[in-house]
This record gives sequence, structure tokens and C-alpha cells, in this order.
Amino acid sequence: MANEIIKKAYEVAKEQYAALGIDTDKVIEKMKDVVISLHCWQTDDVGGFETPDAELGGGGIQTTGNYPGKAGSIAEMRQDLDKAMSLLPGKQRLNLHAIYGDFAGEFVERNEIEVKHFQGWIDWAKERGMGLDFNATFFSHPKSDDGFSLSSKNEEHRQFWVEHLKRCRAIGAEMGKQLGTPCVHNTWVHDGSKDTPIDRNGYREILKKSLDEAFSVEYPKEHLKDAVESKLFGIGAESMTVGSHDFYLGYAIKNNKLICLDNGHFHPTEQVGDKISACLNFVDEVLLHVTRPVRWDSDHVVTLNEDIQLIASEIVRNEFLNRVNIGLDFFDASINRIGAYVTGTRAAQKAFMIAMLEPTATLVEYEEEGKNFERLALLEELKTKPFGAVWDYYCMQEGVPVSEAYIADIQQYEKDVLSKR
Ligand SMILES: C[C@H](O)[C@H](O)[C@@H](O)C(=O)CO
Ligand SMILES: [Mn+2]
Repeated sequence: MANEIIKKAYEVAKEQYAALGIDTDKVIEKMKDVVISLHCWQTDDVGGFETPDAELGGGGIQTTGNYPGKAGSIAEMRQDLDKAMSLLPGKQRLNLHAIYGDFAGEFVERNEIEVKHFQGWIDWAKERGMGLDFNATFFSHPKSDDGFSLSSKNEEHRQFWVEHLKRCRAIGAEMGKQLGTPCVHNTWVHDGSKDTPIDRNGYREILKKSLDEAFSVEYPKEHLKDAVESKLFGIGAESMTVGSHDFYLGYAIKNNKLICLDNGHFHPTEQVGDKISACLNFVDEVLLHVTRPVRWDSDHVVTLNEDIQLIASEIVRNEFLNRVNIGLDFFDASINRIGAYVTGTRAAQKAFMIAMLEPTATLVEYEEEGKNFERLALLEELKTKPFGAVWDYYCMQEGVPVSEAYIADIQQYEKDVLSKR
């Protein structure tokens, strides 16, 4: 689309939003506060680099599809991430899992990983002025194949995982220190039971004890923020998840941790957007894993749907952007993986921009005056306001492809790079 047309459309949109009391220039400026942490695992289907042929195994999560071109090395992953980021407006962070260290061709056990295995990532992020986030990896490992890691009744296994978590927190803190922006370290364990267990409480007591041990080392908040992520169920763990939402919300409130809300981890009619203000009345900060569950926690690419919109609107309406850490968590192996990143991240960004283009004060006024028809009508009308013109102008200003132009970029990358892997 020619720049002139983008500008013209923007000017018209600007007037329409101004009539509602919204300054679109200010909205574009405010978009810089929306920093999204890209999950590195979309590039390689959650395989990791511990061994040359590493693949996701167990953990109750699954990628489906076998689209060619997945990243098979750190170099390829970085190349893909650079490509994805070149097509995204705004600033991003990078979210790594412990299986993505630079192990220099040697097998390093998870209870032996150190900062040196991630120094390359820290340097890479520093060159790009990016922050890093981090995750201990409890799945795809023989010591948790039986379905239990931090809540294991096998004391040797439990201690192994506590040590892993301790090391990951130390690595995360060093990332935050060197990069000058706190690293959010997220703890998610797949621990659970396929069939109805008897000793639910026993496992939960063990999980609590393990977390207490692993979190006993304190790090400055400027370097590390700890989050804990709950889940409803996983594949092969349908009957009980040790780290349920009640468990982790309680743990987070009592121990001053962040609660991680993954919108694939709840009953289908529950809304993470509704949980944000509930949680933020009791915890300082929240971590989001933005995804798209289709029938189950299938981790489809994020699209601009009502769930995502409610999440973004709740954050913007309440000025929670400085208390909500936004991460993505999807892994689709059935389509071009870079395309998946760009489409999914842009969808999340769009939801935030739409939220910022809302005349919230007017809507609240209607609500407080009991004018519920007026509230409903205005919300409906907002859906067809020319948001796209503001989005296109923002992309143009940011120097990234406008509208669907990024599709051709990704096709070219597939031709030049991915198809040759
Ligand atoms: C790979 C991630 O840690 C994982 O997706 C986790 O966050 C999750 O959501 C599991 O369902
Ligand atoms: Mn998640």
C-alpha cells in the first residue's frame, strides 16, 4: 500500500476517534509500553538443544504438524527470531527455556547448567537491547517421565529438580543483572496423574516443600521476578494436576510471587481477562502466557479473538501495563513457524491498540448511570471503527511491513532460508 494512502486513511481515522475523545497519536506513542516476550520454542517445536536430535517428549503438551524448516541449532533459532522481529512493530523481549542453552556439543545434565551456557544468549540480547525471560524445563526428561518432578515421591528425582530450579533462577538473575531489566523466571511443572489419584494432598505438600527450597535464595527484584504457572490438565494427566490454579494462586499470594495465567489452562468458559483484576488485588504482578486453546490447551497461534481482546482491554482500562508481564505461549508446527510468530504477535499487539482506542471514561459513565443500552451500543459501534488505519500507520512509522505485506516477506524467507534446512 502506498504511504500516501496509509497517511490519508490515518487522517480520516484520527478524526473519527477524536470525535470520541481519543487521540490516536497518543495511542501510537503508548504502544511502546506494550512489550511482548517472544517464546523461543515456536521456532523448533519445543525440542531444545540438549542433544542433536532432541524432541518434545512427555509433559502433557504436544506440537502437531511437520512443516519443513524448523530451527535445528542456536544459530538458526537466532536467525528466525531476528527475521520475526524485523516484521514486528514495537519492542520485544525473548523468553528462553533451560533446554536452549549453548552446551557446545556436550551433554549437560539439568542439575548442572550454569550461566556460561546462556552467556551467548545474554550477549545476543544485549546487542539488540532486549530483555530476557527464562524457564526451568521439567518435561522431556527421564527423571520426570513418570509424571512427577518437583512433587515427586522419589527423593532423588525431587532433589534433582529442586537443584535444576535453583540453577535456573540463578541464571535468570544473572540475565536480569547483565541486561539491566528484570528477568521473569516462570516455573511450570507438568506434574499430575492420568487416573484418579488418592494422595492429592501428599503431592501438593511435596510441591510446596520443593518450591520453598528452590525459592529460598533471594535475588534483587531488579534482576529476577519469580512466576508460578498453573494448569487444568495435560495429556496423560487428565485426572489431577498438582500445580492447579488454587494451589499456585495461594502460593503466589503467600510468598509474594507472580502468578502466571496461561489462557489455555482453564475451563473453556473461564476468561483470563476476568482473572487479571482479581489476581492483581492480591499479587503485585502477573505474567501472561497468551495463546489460543482450541477445544483443549492446543496452543494454536494467537488470533484477534474476544478472549485476547478482553485480556488486553482489562490491562489497558486499569492501567495495569506496568504490573502485567506479557508473554506468548503457542507452538504450531503445521505452518511456517516464522509466520506463526508474526501473525500471533501482531494479533496480540492489535488487541492492545484496540483497547487503547476505547473511550473508557464514557463507557464507565454509562455503566455508573445504569445506561446499559448505551454501553452495549457504543461497544458494538467501536468494533467497526477504522482501527486498521491506525494500525497500518503505526506499522509504517515503525518501519515494518504494513498490513498483509509481511506475508511476501515470510514467503521469501522460506524460499531463501527455511527450505534449505
Ligand atoms: C513450554 C512452556 O513452558 C509450556 O508451554 C507451559 O508454559 C505450558 O503452558 C504448558 O501447557
Ligand atoms: Mn504456558
